[in-house]
Amino acid sequence: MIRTRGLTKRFGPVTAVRDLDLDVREGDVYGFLGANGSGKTTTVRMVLGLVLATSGDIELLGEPMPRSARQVLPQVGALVEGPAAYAHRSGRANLALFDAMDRGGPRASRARRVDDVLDRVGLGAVDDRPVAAYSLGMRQRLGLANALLRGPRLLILDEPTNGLDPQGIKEIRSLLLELNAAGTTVFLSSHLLAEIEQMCTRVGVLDGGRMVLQEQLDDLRRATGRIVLETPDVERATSVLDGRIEVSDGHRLVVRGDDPADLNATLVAAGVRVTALAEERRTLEEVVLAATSNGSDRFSRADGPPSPPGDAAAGVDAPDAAEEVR
Ligand SMILES: Nc1ncnc2c1ncn2[C@@H]1O[C@H](COP(=O)(O)OP(=O)(O)OP(=O)(O)O)[C@@H](O)[C@H]1O
Repeated sequence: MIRTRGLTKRFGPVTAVRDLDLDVREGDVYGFLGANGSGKTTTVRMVLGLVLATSGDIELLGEPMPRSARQVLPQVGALVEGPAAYAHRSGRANLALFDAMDRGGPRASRARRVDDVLDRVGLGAVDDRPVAAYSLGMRQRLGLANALLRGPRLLILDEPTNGLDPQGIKEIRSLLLELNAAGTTVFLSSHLLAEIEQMCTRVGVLDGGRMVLQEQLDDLRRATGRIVLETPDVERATSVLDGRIEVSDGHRLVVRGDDPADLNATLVAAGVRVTALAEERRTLEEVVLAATSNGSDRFSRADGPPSPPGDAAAGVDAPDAAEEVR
């Protein structure tokens, strides 16, 4: 649905995106993850033909961009930073205008289309106050409603949950998953690891304009071939599992093996009490930190100040870095 090859964008001395090979497949909920300033918005803008690439190729729905923009963009719903709207008009009036401008469908069914997308994004009960009086979260929802007007095959959303409260984030997440289940491919950028981890099937990680990782989320989180076990009988367990223990930390042991049931049976047969036992899996946080820790970009705590732009290396502040990549 989106494919780029060697995509590069330079703004004077700044290389915002370098040699990017993006591969978003039909049916994906693709999470494009990166710190502030890592090049997400620039990539989205190039894909949508809003800014010209310095070099490289872009295919959107199988067609070259920006050459095929007129043909392809009607099948794509997009929400890019700071969705535009006429501030003195209501959300409903804005959507009716956008629908008319984009030839969203027959005029007779316009009001129904607009009401339908307002309902979908949770703005169904909104009154006729002007958009100027909307909260940031309401504007974000309105932008999403606009992206949904044409019933797109592909949704491209730059930080779609920006400005939303936790309940709003949950609602938008369910809406996107619902749309995806009904056949819409979803591409969203975010700097929130948890957001990507909770809803995406595939993830691409951008670090200083480069893609450092692009994989199915399930593959990233596959079992490591080790089992984590907790037991009060550490000595006895150690003698039973002679040579298989890789880490021993108090009552917690990490054991080589990929069959927890078999390990449990062995231990129980030897009279070892087991309080917890599970396959070890890496979290997205661990994978992302490993992929970017030697890179040039910044990770910081969720509640810390944003790091300055530029190529300065910054410390990795695990485990809080799990929450947010700035
Ligand atoms: N129009 C522009 N002129 C000059 N530099 C730009 C321009 N747009 C982006 N940049 C630079 O390109 C780099 C990537 O910016 P971009 O906005 O794409 O990152 P981002 O990952 O979307 O960040 P954020 O999460 O803050 O939106 C940054 O260093 C930014 O300062």
